[in-house]
Amino acid sequence: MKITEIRIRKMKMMMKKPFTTSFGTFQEKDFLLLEAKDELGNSGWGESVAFHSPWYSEETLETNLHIIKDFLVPIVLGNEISHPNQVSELFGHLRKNNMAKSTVEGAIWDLYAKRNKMTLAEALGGARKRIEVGISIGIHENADELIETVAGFVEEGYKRIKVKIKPGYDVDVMQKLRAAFPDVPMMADANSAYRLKDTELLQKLDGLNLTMIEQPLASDDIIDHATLQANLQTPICLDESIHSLEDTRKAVELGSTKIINIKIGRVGGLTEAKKIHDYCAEKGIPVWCGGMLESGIGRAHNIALTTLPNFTLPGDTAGSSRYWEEDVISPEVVVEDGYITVPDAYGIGYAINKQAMDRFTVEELVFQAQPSTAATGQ
Ligand SMILES: O=C(O)CCC(=O)C1=CC=C[C@@H](O)[C@@H]1C(=O)O
Ligand SMILES: [Mg+2]
Repeated sequence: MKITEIRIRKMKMMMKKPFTTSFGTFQEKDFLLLEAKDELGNSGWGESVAFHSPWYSEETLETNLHIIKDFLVPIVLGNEISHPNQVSELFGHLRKNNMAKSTVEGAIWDLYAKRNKMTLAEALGGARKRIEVGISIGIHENADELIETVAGFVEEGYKRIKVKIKPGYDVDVMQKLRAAFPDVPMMADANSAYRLKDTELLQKLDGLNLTMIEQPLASDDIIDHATLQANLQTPICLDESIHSLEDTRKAVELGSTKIINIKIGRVGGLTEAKKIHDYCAEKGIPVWCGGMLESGIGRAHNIALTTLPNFTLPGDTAGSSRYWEEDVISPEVVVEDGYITVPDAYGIGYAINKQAMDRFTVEELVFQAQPSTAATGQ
């Protein structure tokens, strides 16, 4: 498959409601979408999950745009790629910048699947025809408001409730939430808001039968999480600390984690995500697919990945309507009684809603391969 054209769209979409975590609050989502075309006219789509500012990781929309257009596009544009697994090797000499790499690689995975007349799930080796999904809920003013929000999602049938916590909004809130919903699978995401000195406080969560505490300590830590896990009954799940299969191996061998949140962008793409999935399956470590408030393109990639067998815990891939008045795909992602039916159309399985896509596009950059000399006969 020859990549003949790459189009990068700077997107601006307004979320239905503000989203608050231990880092802060935002409602407008600025992000990149990337379209890769081949010589047969097929189009593959990828999404950059980097936020406008470096609060989740060091990558941002602007750093992604720079790395993609100045380093990654020149590597793939005009070149023959026989399988998407090659892309991470082609990018291997460039350090970090995983979300940028994942944006390009994801589009080429979608392109490959479409060209070979298979779904992205099939291309990845996934067999599930429907996936269980949970919901991630931002920090609320107080426990009562949180309970009201959770009640709505439990009613809709979401299979797991994920709640953000931070110092001052943790034990009391979680105790009240568990009292209101004694049987609902529940977890807390701390987004690195705690330190080892908070061990005693976090131990107070042990009695709440949480499925996990996600990323309690520093976003670049594996060592202290091992010390914390040894003093906590609740399983620790790592998110921000895990950027590769190697990070995963170290965390599992040190006992720093019992569950891994796999985010395609954070680990550099679908090829690495699959390697982490396979390693964790071997080690008996369950994984689930984290979310990054994606548009339908990123959501579609998450759905395909979640069809792999060791994704045994509900992930964060909620329906399009969770965040968006209108999504950039058609049909939109729909959750029915806590399940998403995996699309059976080729590639990511959803068509592009061009009218919405154009409306939310701020700017588009187009890169075309030079006609090969053979083609022009020079
Ligand atoms: O995409 C979703 O619905 C969930 C998003 C979500 O929970 C997160 C996205 C990015 C950073 C955090 O706030 C949190 C996470 O860490 O998983
Ligand atoms: Mg997280």
